[in-house]
Formats: sequence, C-alpha cells, structure tokens
Amino acid sequence: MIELVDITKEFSSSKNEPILGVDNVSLTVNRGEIFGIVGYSGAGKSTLLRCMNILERPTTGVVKVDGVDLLQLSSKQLREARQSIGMIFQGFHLVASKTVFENVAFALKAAGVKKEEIKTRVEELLEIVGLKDRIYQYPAQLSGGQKQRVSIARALANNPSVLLCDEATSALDPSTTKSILALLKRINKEFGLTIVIITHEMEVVKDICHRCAVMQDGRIVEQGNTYDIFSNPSDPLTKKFIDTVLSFDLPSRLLQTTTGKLLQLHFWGEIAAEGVVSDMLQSHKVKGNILHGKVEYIQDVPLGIFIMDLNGAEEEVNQAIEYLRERVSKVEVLQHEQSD
Ligand SMILES: Nc1ncnc2c1ncn2[C@@H]1O[C@H](COP(=O)(O)OP(=O)(O)OP(=O)(O)O)[C@@H](O)[C@H]1O
Repeated sequence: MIELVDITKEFSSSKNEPILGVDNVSLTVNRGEIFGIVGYSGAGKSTLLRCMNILERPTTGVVKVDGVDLLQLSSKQLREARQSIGMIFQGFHLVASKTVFENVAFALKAAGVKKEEIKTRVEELLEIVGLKDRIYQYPAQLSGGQKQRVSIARALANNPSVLLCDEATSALDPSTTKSILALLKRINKEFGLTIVIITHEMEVVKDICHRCAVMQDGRIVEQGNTYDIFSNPSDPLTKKFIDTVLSFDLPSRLLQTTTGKLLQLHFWGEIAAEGVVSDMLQSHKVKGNILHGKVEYIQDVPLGIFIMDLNGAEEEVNQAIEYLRERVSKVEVLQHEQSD
C-alpha cells in the first residue's frame, strides 16, 4: 500500500553540514493495517510521515502509494493523488472562523463535490465521528478531543485509502486519547482504511497498531509485528519504549525482604501462568512467592509478566528454573541469591 525505498531527507543548515532528518529508510505499510512509528523527539518521525504524501520531498528514494510513484507526478497529479491520503495533526489545524460544517465541507469543495451533495456527506462524516450535534458550532466551542474528531471527519471527506496521523493524540488527556484511538480503530475496521500513526507513546502502539517501527537518528532500528516487538524486543531503544508499558518498579522494601533468586517470568499467548507455577512448586523442593504480575493485551493476545522470589537449596532452585524454562516463554534471573 505504502512503499518507501531508501528514503533520505536532508535539510540545509547555516553550517556546512546538512541536517539528516531521515537516513536511508525503507518501509512497507500493508493495505488495511495500522502501522505505528515510535521514537523520541527529533528521531525523524514527522519528516518520514510527511515524505509519504510529499509534504516533504525526499532528497533520495522512492515513495509509492497504491502502486503510484508519487515523486514522478506533476504538481496537479500530486494534488489529485493526495486526495486519497488524508492527514491529521497534533494541533488539529481547523479554521477558527469557520463552523464544524464549513471546516469539513471545505475539503469536499476543494475536491469539486457538488453543492447539493456536500451537506449530506458532511452529516454522514460527522455521524461517523460522533459529532452530528455540533455541526454549526465553532472550533473554540469544542474540546480537544472533539476538535480532533472534526479533523478526522475532514480527513475522511474524500474517501481516502490512507490516513496519516502526526502525533494525533499527543495534545489530549489519557481518556480522550483512548476514545480517539478507539475511533481510529473503528474507522480502520469498518472502512479498511490504512493508517500510519507516529507517536512517542508506546501505549498508543500497544493499543491500536498491528505493526510498528522504532526510529532513532533518522533510521529505523527495529520493526515488526507489535506483539513480537513487545514480547521480544532486540534493540536497546525498543526495550526502553517497551518498559514504559510493561515494567514495574518493585518497592525497595520488598526487594530487601527477598531471600532467594528473583525471576521474571514471561508468558506469551494463552499459557496458564498459575498452573505452570503451582506445578513447579509441587514437583520441586522450593518455595516461591509471586511479588508482582501483570497481563497486557496486545492485539487481543495476552502477554503476562510475573516477578517471583524462589527459595531453596541451590540445586533444587536451578532445577526449578530449568523446569520453568521448558514451560514458559522466557525466564530471566534478575538477581542472584542475597546474603543477609
Ligand atoms: N524544516 C526543517 N529544517 C531543518 N531541520 C529540520 C526540519 N524539519 C526537521 N528537521 C530536523 O530533522 C530531524 C528530525 O525531525 P522530525 O521533526 O522529523 O523528528 P520527530 O521525530 O518528528 O520529532 P518530534 O516528535 O519532536 O516532532 C531533527 O533533527 C530536526 O531538527
């Protein structure tokens, strides 16, 4: 659906060296998927996203959307091609002096839709985003979440096949973020819309992205299926992002009272964690104490992490760890036996 090949974007600077916004990135976004690009500020996410509809013209590389090589198009052809690529922004970009109706109608007028069809279509779009009762209000009368809904309606006006989201939820509070993400998920499902979303929040990726890429210094350091990235990240930066969702700080008081081996047990998919742990305790002369645990659902598949303090003779403890290694997805020994 979207194919980026060897994209590099250099910005000229007052110094001799140009600034490298995107450095040789190749990426494919499949039709109908939600693809997340995550990274810290300055990683190159916005620049890469803007290369997808040529708001930013790459210095080198190929950008194909729906098989069309966008860099080979004339300005007029590019304007037409952009009608199938909607975009929403962190700052909403609504016209303050126009009503909700006029903001959405603008995109239809620009595309040459007949006047008599515009009202029906605007109403239809506002119905989709749940804002039909606000049709004649002005942006200043709306909350941030409602403004983003208007900008989504405007982006969907011309039935695009792709929606690019530039930090679409970064200005919103957590519960409004959830509702906007739910709306994007519904649009993706109902209309088969391909969505690319850039964010610095791994929680956003966890909630709605089928696949994702992690960016640093203009490059993609890791990409893949969201569940695989969450369960088995390989790049240190990816691990750091995953930690924002999955890690938990054990109180130091609790750590001081542990006397055995501290294990982190990972359960990927439908493994019955409690059963495995109780079987291990019954079949080995060890004592185990679960200190913490959480289960996150990523793409509706559970990912469980438990912290356990395991006590007993060294030989028995090692055998118990081997037993666990054969039955759970991953076992990490966090800390060796402590002496009091
Ligand atoms: N128009 C520009 N002129 C010069 N440098 C730019 C321009 N746009 C981006 N850059 C530089 O390119 C790099 C990538 O910026 P970009 O905005 O794409 O990162 P980002 O990951 O989207 O960050 P943020 O989350 O803060 O928006 C940065 O070093 C930035 O300073």
